[in-house]
Amino acid sequence: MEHPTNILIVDADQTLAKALEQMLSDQGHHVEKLCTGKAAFESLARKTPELVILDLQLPDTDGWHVFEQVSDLGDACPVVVVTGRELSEQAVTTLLNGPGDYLRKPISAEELAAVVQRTLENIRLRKELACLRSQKGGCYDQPSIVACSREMGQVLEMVDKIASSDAATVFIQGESGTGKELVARAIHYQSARASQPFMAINCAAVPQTLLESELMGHEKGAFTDAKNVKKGLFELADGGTVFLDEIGDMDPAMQAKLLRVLEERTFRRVGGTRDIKVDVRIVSATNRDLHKAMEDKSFRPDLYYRIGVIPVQIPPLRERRDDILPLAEFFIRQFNREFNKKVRGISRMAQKILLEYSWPGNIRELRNVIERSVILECEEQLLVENLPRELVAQSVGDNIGPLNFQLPPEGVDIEDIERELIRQALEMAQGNQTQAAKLLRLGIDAFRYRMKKFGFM
Ligand SMILES: Nc1ncnc2c1ncn2[C@@H]1O[C@H](COP(=O)(O)OP(=O)(O)OP(=O)(O)O)[C@@H](O)[C@H]1O
Repeated sequence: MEHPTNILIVDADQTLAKALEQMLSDQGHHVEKLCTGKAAFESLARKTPELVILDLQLPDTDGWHVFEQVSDLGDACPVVVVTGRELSEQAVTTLLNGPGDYLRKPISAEELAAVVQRTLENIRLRKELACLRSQKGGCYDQPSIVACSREMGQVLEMVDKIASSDAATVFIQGESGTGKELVARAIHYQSARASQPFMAINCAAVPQTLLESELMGHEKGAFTDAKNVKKGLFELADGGTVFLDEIGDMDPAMQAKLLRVLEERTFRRVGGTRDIKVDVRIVSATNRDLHKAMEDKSFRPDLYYRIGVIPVQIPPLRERRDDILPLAEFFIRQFNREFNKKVRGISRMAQKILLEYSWPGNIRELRNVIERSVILECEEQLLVENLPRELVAQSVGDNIGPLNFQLPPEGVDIEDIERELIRQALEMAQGNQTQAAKLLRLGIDAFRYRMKKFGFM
């Protein structure tokens, strides 16, 4: 289930309502069950549910009054109406024109649950559509692709040019988690193809034996499991964009077939005899070095030259440090909204650690770190102790490591270094001695002993 839905059941028939409540709660939804119009009005005044199941025969109120109040919420709250009464044609039309449904009693809890399921699926699709529309309408400019560094600015300029050119193929290269799929989507949604589908597939995640049928579809009976004709992504995305992620992992036989699609814009479904022509832009991406793959003969040079006509290189996060804090703030805002938190910023020391860390997993890793910190740990501000230990350890390690510390010719007093480390650890841990001791891999007693020795307590 994508996310639990808040459902309000208003029904005087307790047997039906109870059975339905049980079923929906078992599916993980939040259900409130009421049996009078008065209780329904009070509940609606407090909060807006995402779905209402309403019996029109209520003991104290005409159910239509409740219906009218809920319909004022429009598409935001569909109503599934249940009634034992014969309704006028006009009433039925009103019900069917709304975002909900209408059912005549007697009806079993199972039948009702099936209708609720369908309505929930409608809600989900509507939300998805609204989200896609908002993405198309500009969510892919600054607010969604954070790009404050010069390097990402150049990538976005490239995206603009490619989007307006309708070049047939685009090749995006970058380490894992650098935002290749996000850039591919931006190209699609800024292009004239935006109203047509964007279809993505990870070529490494699909067994190679199935990849051909995923991309090109299959005819009925093409293989044992092919019980029906199936369209592949190229057909489904006709007029739009197909994003082939991890193309470097595609096996040679499939590479040859893809080459034909790129050259002739036609293909055959698996088991088919008819050429199918499509108009799709193919954006491919990989985090592998395709030059090396060509040298060891695992990637076809002719395919490489076809897909690589317009290359876009996305630099790793460690090479565009100006993006780190804006991205972290962006994710804090995103997770504040998602988890109803109120984190307002990042402490100075935590910023320093985020800036110094090498981010081998790039933006995906940064996103995960912020998500974890926002959910699990931080209150008002994201502090050093909210960050995973390995991040903090690497930052401290880098500062005192052999690369950054050079013994001066006149030598040093080792106790001065020790004192400085104790001071920095305390600062970084914002005075928390247990955390500070951990940063220096010391037990708390050994740490306190040194604090005393160097006059910190
Ligand atoms: N510039 C950015 N601004 C905002 N979010 C970003 C940015 N770049 C990447 N992200 C987010 O980081 C995550 C990883 O991005 P994405 O999946 O596009 O990376 P990828 O390079 O395609 O990864 P992989 O190689 O593993 O498929 C996603 O949640 C994406 O939304």
